[in-house]
Amino acid sequence: MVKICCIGAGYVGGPTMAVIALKCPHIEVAVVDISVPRISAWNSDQLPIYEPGLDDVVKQCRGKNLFFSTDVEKHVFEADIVFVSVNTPTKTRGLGAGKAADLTYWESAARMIADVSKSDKIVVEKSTVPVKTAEAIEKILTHNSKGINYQILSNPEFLAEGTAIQDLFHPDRVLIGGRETPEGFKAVQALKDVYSHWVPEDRILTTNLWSAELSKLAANAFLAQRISSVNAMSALCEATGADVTQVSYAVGKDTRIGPKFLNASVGFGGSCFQKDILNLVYICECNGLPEVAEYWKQVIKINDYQKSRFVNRLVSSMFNTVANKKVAILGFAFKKDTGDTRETPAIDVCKGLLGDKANLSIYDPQVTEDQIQRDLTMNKFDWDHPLHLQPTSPSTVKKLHAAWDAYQATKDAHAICILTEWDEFKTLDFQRIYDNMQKPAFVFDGRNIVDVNKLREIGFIVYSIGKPLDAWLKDMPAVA
Ligand SMILES: NC(=O)c1ccc[n+]([C@@H]2O[C@H](COP(=O)([O-])OP(=O)(O)OC[C@H]3O[C@@H](n4cnc5c(N)ncnc54)[C@H](O)[C@@H]3O)[C@@H](O)[C@H]2O)c1
Ligand SMILES: O=c1ccn([C@@H]2O[C@H](COP(=O)(O)OP(=O)(O)O[C@H]3O[C@H](CO)[C@@H](O)[C@H](O)[C@H]3O)[C@@H](O)[C@H]2O)c(=O)[nH]1
Repeated sequence: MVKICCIGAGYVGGPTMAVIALKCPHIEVAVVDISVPRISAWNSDQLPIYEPGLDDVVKQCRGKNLFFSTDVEKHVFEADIVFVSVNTPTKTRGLGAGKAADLTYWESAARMIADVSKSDKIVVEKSTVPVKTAEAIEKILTHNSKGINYQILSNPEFLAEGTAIQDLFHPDRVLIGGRETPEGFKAVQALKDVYSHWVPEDRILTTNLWSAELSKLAANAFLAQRISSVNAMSALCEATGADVTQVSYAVGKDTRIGPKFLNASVGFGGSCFQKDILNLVYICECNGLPEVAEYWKQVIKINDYQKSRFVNRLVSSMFNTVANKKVAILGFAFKKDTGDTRETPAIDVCKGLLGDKANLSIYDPQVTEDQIQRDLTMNKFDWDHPLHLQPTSPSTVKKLHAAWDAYQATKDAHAICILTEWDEFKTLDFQRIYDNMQKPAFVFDGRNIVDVNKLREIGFIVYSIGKPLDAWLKDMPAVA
């Protein structure tokens, strides 16, 4: 029986391995992690991450051919194929701080593989890593190889959170990069054999190592660039009276451009886009390509601009102060159908409002108050380290509380900010909400999910990203 071990039981390691176990009942899959609470949660009824359909997949295989364990060394020792899906945070200190990927966890995983292995192994990069990481990993492994043959493959993951299981069941493509040697081709074929149990042959792409590594960074940069492009347009729409939804629909009808990923928003979040673009920028700089680095940096600059523009719009509309006003925040996760808050735009928006002394009442169906407190008190990039290594702040934010539903959050509030596009926010009883709010009552929709005309009829003053401005907002000073 082929044995697979995956180091890192996170958002990627957990779901990808669960799907491999489901689709390949003859393969034994062990997912290992240094975090004891994480592994305990994977072995319980309350999985550590919320992802539609995941429970079902895990329940079907756990204890049969899918195992979660903290015994990292034992499972690596036994495995034929070792996936590495550990954190690759942005460096906060030293060379490349604020941009380069911190490969500490990757390197320690590689050293551990070298220490415990007694048989040949295929080592698969699942984490997103800088181009040429495979070369460094290869050096670590072969330097201590004791006659063991290691083949390194790059197999970046393209799943998006909230749709991870569907993305894994029906991927647009699976990408496998390997050495162009007979041993390299053999290793690529071995991994192809795993995926071909459910992925059509023409969707499994094979490339050299460096193309696979770079394709992952490039794909995220292209995706994020689309959002920054439409968000840049949203600012121009507000200034001119155009409607960004109509503009993006018209633009997306061009089959060369396509309709997906053109929703204007308060900004993109998530653990990947910013980190991976910073990483790309750093690689460009290191390769003497400052113009290319500048080009991609702009994607992040526009994203930061969009978040601060939203806060400025809110504060300036409310007589230039939100001090001691209750502002209801609906949604804290970085997108719907996940409890993940990594780099969520809600962090910057809430920090901006707290900076102006607002009282925040936050409701998100999947995010706890404890998590919100951690996010609002943690230093930038600290979130991307294993849980038990994250520094905890001794302070808490006093001017916020978490509400149990949208109605409690909005009661007596002066304004509502919609920051995540949860479906339940689309069907709220806005008349009831309006009746229980301070007047004038404001709605700032950072996801364009409310029916602007209906809310204006109720009496709300409504701002919706990139939509023609409310007469009230037009009279307020311009914001930047
Ligand atoms: N989250 C996504 O949607 C997504 C999608 C594609 C790629 N990626 C990439 O995949 C990688 C993992 O991302 P994630 O979201 O799953 O991160 P995560 O933080 O959810 O999981 C990483 C896990 O690795 C564990 N770990 C770290 N060092 C370890 C070690 N030496 N031994 C054993 N376990 C160790 C941590 O405890 C943690 O549980 C990153 O490189 C990320 O950029 C993420
Ligand atoms: O039209 C859009 C689409 C997305 N977003 C925002 O962009 C962010 C990222 O969304 P999405 O890409 O759907 O989720 P992620 O889980 O971050 O997935 C991205 O990052 C992963 C990690 O690398 C990749 O594997 C995926 O392919 C890539 O889509 C979220 O804040 C979304 O709200 C928009 O504002 N407008």
